[in-house]
Amino acid sequence: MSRQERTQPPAAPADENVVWHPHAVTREDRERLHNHQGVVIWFTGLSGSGKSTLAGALEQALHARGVSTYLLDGDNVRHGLCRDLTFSDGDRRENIRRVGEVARLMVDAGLVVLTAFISPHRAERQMVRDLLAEGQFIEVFVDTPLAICEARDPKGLYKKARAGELRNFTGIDSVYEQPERPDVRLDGEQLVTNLVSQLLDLLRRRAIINS
Ligand SMILES: Nc1ncnc2c1ncn2[C@@H]1O[C@H](COP(=O)(O)OS(=O)(=O)O)[C@@H](OP(=O)(O)O)[C@H]1O
Ligand SMILES: Nc1ncnc2c1ncn2[C@@H]1O[C@H](COP(=O)(O)OP(=O)(O)O)[C@@H](O)[C@H]1O
Repeated sequence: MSRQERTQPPAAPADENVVWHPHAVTREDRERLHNHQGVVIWFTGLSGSGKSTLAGALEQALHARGVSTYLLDGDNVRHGLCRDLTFSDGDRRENIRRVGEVARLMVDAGLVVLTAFISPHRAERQMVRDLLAEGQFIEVFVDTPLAICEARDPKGLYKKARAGELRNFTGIDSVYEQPERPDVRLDGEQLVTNLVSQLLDLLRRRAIINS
């Protein structure tokens, strides 16, 4: 999908009487103001893999370089926009659909959007990729073995899941489908500073931020 096409409606509304309004100020105009492109950096991985830590550290590094960012974090979004959703497969899908639409709007606003969601299913990650233009969705797989995530267990959730007190927990009794061709695979046991450097290099190579 080209960037031009993305200025068209993303999808048909449920009601045929709803009409799309094109507006004079475009995403390209807003990107010029920000002095960088809008893009989504989509972190996926098990609970405890390091998604929030890495997304937060990268956001700090980008912010310090004058980049306009916004971080959407799974735990936080589930306190508001998605507070009605559980961890059933259907609700996880709806969670990612809503977040994908919000991220798309933020890219349209010209922001560098960082997201930290387990997003365990390939299909729903692909769904978000399909919402965006070519190159606007960067999938970052935080590849940390389950045993390490479980040893970290900062919220005690793995312990609860193993004790049978928490159902549908990702990696225990709910699936995590590893990305087959992520844009980046990070070794989640490396130092956070090294991992952030790898991501900044990628953003420079893709001309999303200036060298
Ligand atoms: N059953 C179950 N499975 C997985 N995770 C659980 C569950 N219950 C609560 N939590 C907490 O919710 C955080 C994951 O929310 P997400 O919105 O990222 O999940 S998903 O993408 O819809 O699968 C996740 O946060 P992270 O540890 O930061 O990934 C957990 O703290
Ligand atoms: N690269 C890393 N090396 C060592 N510990 C890490 C690393 N990244 C995150 N952590 C630690 O692992 C735990 C889980 O990290 P977090 O970012 O909350 O993961 P997630 O958002 O994927 O659940 C935290 O205690 C965090 O400090």
